[in-house]
Amino acid sequence: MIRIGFLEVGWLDILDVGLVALLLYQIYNVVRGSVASRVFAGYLLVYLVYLLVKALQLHLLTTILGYFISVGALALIIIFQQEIRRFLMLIGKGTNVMNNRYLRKWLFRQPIQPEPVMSLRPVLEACKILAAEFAGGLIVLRKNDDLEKYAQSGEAINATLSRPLLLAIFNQYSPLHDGAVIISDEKIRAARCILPVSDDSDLPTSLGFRHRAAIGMSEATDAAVIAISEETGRLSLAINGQFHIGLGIAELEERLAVYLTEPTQDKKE
Ligand SMILES: Nc1ncnc2c1ncn2[C@@H]1O[C@H](COP(=O)(O)OP(=O)(O)OP(=O)(O)O)[C@@H](O)[C@H]1O
Repeated sequence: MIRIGFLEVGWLDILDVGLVALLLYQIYNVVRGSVASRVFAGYLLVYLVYLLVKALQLHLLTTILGYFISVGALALIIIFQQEIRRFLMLIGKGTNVMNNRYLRKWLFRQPIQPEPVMSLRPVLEACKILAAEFAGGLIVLRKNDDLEKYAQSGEAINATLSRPLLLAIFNQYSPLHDGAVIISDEKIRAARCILPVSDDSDLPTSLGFRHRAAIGMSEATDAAVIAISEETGRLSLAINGQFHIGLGIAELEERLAVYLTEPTQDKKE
């Protein structure tokens, strides 16, 4: 127990204040830069005024602000839908036990299998050709998270992964070239898939929907997503919400090989 003037501060109080500070910091990180951050600041200000008038025992104003705050809490949930979803997804992703193979082994008594190393050769060769031809493409490489929901938004393929098949899919005359291809366990699971688009307002406005979809998918799952720009022929890679633009084939290969074989980690905001 520590005494500061008339205040008695216990270890639990310090823990409590620390946790609230951490929570506020995480909320700030999620809403930073968005219009919602201004709404949040406004709401916080009204709440502080409410606490002040309550302490000063201004009953009428306290009652009015009290109503405003309780209705405002509901309004905040509606206004912050996207941010709350992102925040919960962040927590859900970080605590997904199924992503941890050591925990899986301990829980289900399974022997630790070496992480499957997908042969990246067909993907890299196809990317190289698509980039050189300014053909455009969006390729999702599954790591641990289940991508079934996204695969079902497109056409099921379930064929062995190969460079000619990838090139055929992304050929501009192919009916499957729009949308994303999902690759899992050396198989092309589906093509023409619709991916979630990132609503991160910090992204450069020059990035179109293909690139935003790559980032959005990497925010929602632990998949690695390659975007090949039709406009510039640039290769980009999205991993855990981080976007690497304009990679060469060697760097793309290295980043993919490292990421797909390392154990899943929490996403960095
Ligand atoms: N949410 C999405 N899911 C899957 N594919 C998408 C999605 N949004 C866009 N695409 C694909 O990206 C293509 C190009 O979209 P857009 O021109 O907006 O992207 P871009 O980022 O500017 O890419 P590019 O540099 O290739 O033009 C679309 O025709 C579509 O095939």
